[in-house]
Amino acid sequence: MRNNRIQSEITMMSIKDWVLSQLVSNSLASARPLSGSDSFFEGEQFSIHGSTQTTTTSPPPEAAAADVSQPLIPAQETPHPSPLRQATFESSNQPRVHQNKLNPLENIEKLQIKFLRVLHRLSHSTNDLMVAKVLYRIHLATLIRTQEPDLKKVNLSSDKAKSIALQQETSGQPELDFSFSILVLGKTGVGKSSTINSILNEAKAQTNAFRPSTDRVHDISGVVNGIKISFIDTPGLLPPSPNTIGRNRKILQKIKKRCRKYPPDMVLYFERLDVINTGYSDFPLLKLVTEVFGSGIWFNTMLVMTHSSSPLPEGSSGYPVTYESYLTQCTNLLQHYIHQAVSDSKLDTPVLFVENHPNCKDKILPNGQNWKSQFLLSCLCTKILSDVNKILDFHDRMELGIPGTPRIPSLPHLLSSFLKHHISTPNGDEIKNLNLSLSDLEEDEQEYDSLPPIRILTKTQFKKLTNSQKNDYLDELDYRETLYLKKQLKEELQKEKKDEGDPPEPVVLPDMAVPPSFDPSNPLHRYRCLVNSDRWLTRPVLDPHGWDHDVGFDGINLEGQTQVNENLHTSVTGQFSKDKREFNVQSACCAAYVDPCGPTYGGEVDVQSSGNEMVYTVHGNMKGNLGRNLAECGVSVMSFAGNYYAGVKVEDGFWVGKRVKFVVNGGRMGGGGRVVNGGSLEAVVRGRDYPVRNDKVSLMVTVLSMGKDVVVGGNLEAEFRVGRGTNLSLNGSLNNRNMGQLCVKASSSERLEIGLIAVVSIFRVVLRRMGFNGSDKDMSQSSDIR
Ligand SMILES: Nc1nc2c(ncn2[C@@H]2O[C@H](COP(=O)(O)OP(=O)(O)OP(=O)(O)O)[C@@H](O)[C@H]2O)c(=O)[nH]1
Ligand SMILES: [Mg+2]
Repeated sequence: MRNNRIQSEITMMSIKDWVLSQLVSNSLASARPLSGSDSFFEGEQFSIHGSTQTTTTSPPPEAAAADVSQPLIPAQETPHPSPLRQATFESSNQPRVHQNKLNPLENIEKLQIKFLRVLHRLSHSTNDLMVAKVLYRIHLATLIRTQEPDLKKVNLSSDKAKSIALQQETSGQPELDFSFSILVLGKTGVGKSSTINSILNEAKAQTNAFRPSTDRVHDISGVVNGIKISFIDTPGLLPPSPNTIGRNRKILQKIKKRCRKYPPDMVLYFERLDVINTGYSDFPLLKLVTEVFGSGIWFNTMLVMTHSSSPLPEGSSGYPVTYESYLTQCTNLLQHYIHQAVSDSKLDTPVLFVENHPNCKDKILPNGQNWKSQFLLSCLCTKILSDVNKILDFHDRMELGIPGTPRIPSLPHLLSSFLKHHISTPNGDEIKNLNLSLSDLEEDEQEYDSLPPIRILTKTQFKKLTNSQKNDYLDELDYRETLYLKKQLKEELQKEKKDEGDPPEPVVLPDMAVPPSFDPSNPLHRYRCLVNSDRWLTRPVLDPHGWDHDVGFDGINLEGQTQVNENLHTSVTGQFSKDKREFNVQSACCAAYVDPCGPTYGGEVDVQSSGNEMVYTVHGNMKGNLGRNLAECGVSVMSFAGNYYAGVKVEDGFWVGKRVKFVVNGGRMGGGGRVVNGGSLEAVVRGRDYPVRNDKVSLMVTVLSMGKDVVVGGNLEAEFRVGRGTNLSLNGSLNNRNMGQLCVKASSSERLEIGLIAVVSIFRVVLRRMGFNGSDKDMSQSSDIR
């Protein structure tokens, strides 16, 4: 499907967010809509915003962990596989961030300082990958919510926070006020209570090697490195069987009741690493937990594997397996069953490995990892991220998948994609776009034909040449290559003209990806797809992450086109996919009528699914030549969730000479009581040898205004050959909010120096990232060495 189409994730953003999202693709707020959208505790109907929060009576002292009944919306899966979950509970003995009237930036700065102080206490460096991710997300989240004048402050705040945290830790003032609460869940005897004792460094919870020991849901808290940790210890679930299901459900209902009153910050689901691999039979338990709490629980859960330094079992081949591969194997197995329980294969549950045996010295696992330190770090990061979300009031975004939340499309997005959207017309368009005519290429062809023959040197002959001779020789080859490519292009264009109307030759499509279940012993047995003169092309679509692997393919792709008559051309493209939960469709039907002595008219109907809603869009375009100008105008009407959004645009493109092209356009889009206006001016200068050599410089200025917000942005793109075999491409953008991006790409098959420059600049960027002083003016830098 075309890029410029409004994809199903119709972004629900304001103009400021839209501007940011142009720069930051991996944002906290861009988490995917939740598929496990059931509420953790169904039936809870509280407002999620601080202003309307309900405070319950003070908790009993032992339940200091939580005091606010908070709706438990499922947190998002983070874009990275890491334990950086956005927990959805609110802890009581934390200062209530919503009620704090401080500006969100000050709040976030305080939280960042707290985070850095706790890290310091746990002796974790800020260079740790998980920590860096949390800091990065704090930074991104802050940028997204920052008011313009505060932007500079945000960039400075990271270093400032580090020095304040260090100073506070040295002086011990003010006292650190940080705590979190954890719910433990799992079968009896897996080591829930033992883990609580290990973390709190004290035998506070009862354990038993022979009988179920915890018989009620109760709170156990303690202080570790000045952090108050409250656990909700729970009776273990019994091995699943028809006889135990009732009792297990009762235990879970009790836990649910307790959590309703005092919601924990995160959940830990326990398993034993030493027995998990011997045929996993606890899937019914995972299903039951999901049934009682809703699938949302898994978005807040970390898996804990106890007995992590027990002797490893033999691998299936009879040979011992390595520790790391055993961990991976068990993690994957459990993750697989959780996916099945939630019916979402994208969920990535973080895993913690634990060893509670008293002989486990210094809490070190066989792989050298200090499990307790890792455990505390993961909980810390989870808690901090959830607090950041609360301060920045991101709940509305996190709730996208929850039915009932009204979704409003982003008008700036709609307008900018509408301005870029063109209805394609058959034949000739490409040549017109290139502004090339066969006669232009004629000259070059003659020049090529009149060249004297050249003798191609062997490697040894070439080595014997002097440096300047070598250069001359390579320059000559390069010159001839360019002329040859132009000649080829001309031949292709001529062929295209001649073949117009002839049926296309059959082509074999590249091999398709096949489902993992399709594993023929004979490699010659493959799915093949042949395109012949048929007008319709249908191909199955494989979703490698799809969970329905017994079928494998869960979608179908359809393309078709018809030349109704000389002037009328229609085409249909679409992709449909379906699994047990959802049906997705993205399709476009286009028709273009070329009036032989006038303009070209185009119409398009797009149908797309977006979550449970459908998006219908109708486009109408008209374009025609006015002298040297190619003018176009268009209208668009979109219907989404009962609202209509309509837009109009005009565009004009014209050439100055053969190499300079200007395109100017403007449009307006309105709907849902909002209106956005925008336009752009683009100038493109092409190199002499375009398109066989890709040299070009383009400069574009865009303006978008919605209400009082006006964003003016500039974008410069340049691509040119610096010499033989060396290409440089520059891409920079900057807007009136002082946000921008610079991307430099150099590719060379010859020059080692360029490789060195790239290595040095990558090294500098890495160093700077490690120090975490990312500047929004230089958010990406890349180099590509061939
Ligand atoms: N070797 C080893 N033994 C462990 C580990 N974790 C727990 N145990 C032992 O396993 C037994 C059961 O542990 P508990 O902590 O009582 O298990 P539980 O999950 O709380 O059990 P219930 O309270 O019945 O739900 C105890 O004898 C622990 O010493 C571990 O990581 N390694
Ligand atoms: Mg116990």
